[in-house]
Amino acid sequence: METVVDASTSEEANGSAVEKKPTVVFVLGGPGSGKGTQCAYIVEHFGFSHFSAGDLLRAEMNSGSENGLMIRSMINEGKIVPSQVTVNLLQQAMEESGNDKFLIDGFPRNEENRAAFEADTGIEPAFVLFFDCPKEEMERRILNRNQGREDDNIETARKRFKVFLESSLPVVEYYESIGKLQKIDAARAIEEVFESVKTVFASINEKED
Ligand SMILES: Nc1ncnc2c1ncn2[C@@H]1O[C@H](COP(=O)(O)OP(=O)(O)O)[C@@H](O)[C@H]1O
Ligand SMILES: Nc1ccn([C@H]2C[C@H](O)[C@@H](COP(=O)(O)OP(=O)(O)O)O2)c(=O)n1
Ligand SMILES: [Mg+2]
Repeated sequence: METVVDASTSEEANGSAVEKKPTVVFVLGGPGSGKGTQCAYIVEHFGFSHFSAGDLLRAEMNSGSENGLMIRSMINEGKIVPSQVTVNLLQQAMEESGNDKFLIDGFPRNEENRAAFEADTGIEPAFVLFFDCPKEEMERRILNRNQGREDDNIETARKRFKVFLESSLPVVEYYESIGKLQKIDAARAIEEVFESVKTVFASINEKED
């Protein structure tokens, strides 16, 4: 009789160890939709490590690395940095964390980001959270953010909204088309949004049990 081997078990039939792939959740939404805010709550409640692609790029930009000037000029123009730079930073952060559950925030922001991550890591997301928020509300939040970000000005924000519509929404639509999208109404109070987020993560945990 044939035995069914679960791909997630730690040994293959010949006894060699098989590494279990990490669990990745992509967190998408327009600039200012509340991705970073909600990720901090998810980390507290569900034991994920949180990596914001934008935060990693800003750290790289300030580190004096050879890519620094290029990253700064792209971010200040609201453009998306070439995928290889961002995917390398994400991979390094994941490897150094020692965790196997990751929230990847603000990534993939375009089709090139999505394909590069999949090609380099072989990982597909378990699901994708999408924070849906009207542009006017995102604009208000960005202009009140007060984190000293050079790109949080009205001119760059408008460029970022345009890039979001043209390049990032198609990725959101792709994940919707393959049934992996968890869309959340982000135009509510932080606690209310998190109630919806909790429901999504709780139902995923149930499926795994
Ligand atoms: N639901 C919310 N209602 C009002 N303000 C919010 C909400 N979520 C986040 N904010 C605020 O809006 C700004 C942008 O949130 P942030 O989490 O940085 O968004 P993102 O990472 O998507 O750009 C921050 O100043 C944050 O405190
Ligand atoms: N995958 C990514 C993520 C961010 N970036 C760059 C371009 C974005 O406008 C900036 C800021 O991204 P970040 O996610 O920090 O911004 P928000 O939190 O959505 O306001 O970083 C990128 O080039 N590629
Ligand atoms: Mg953010």
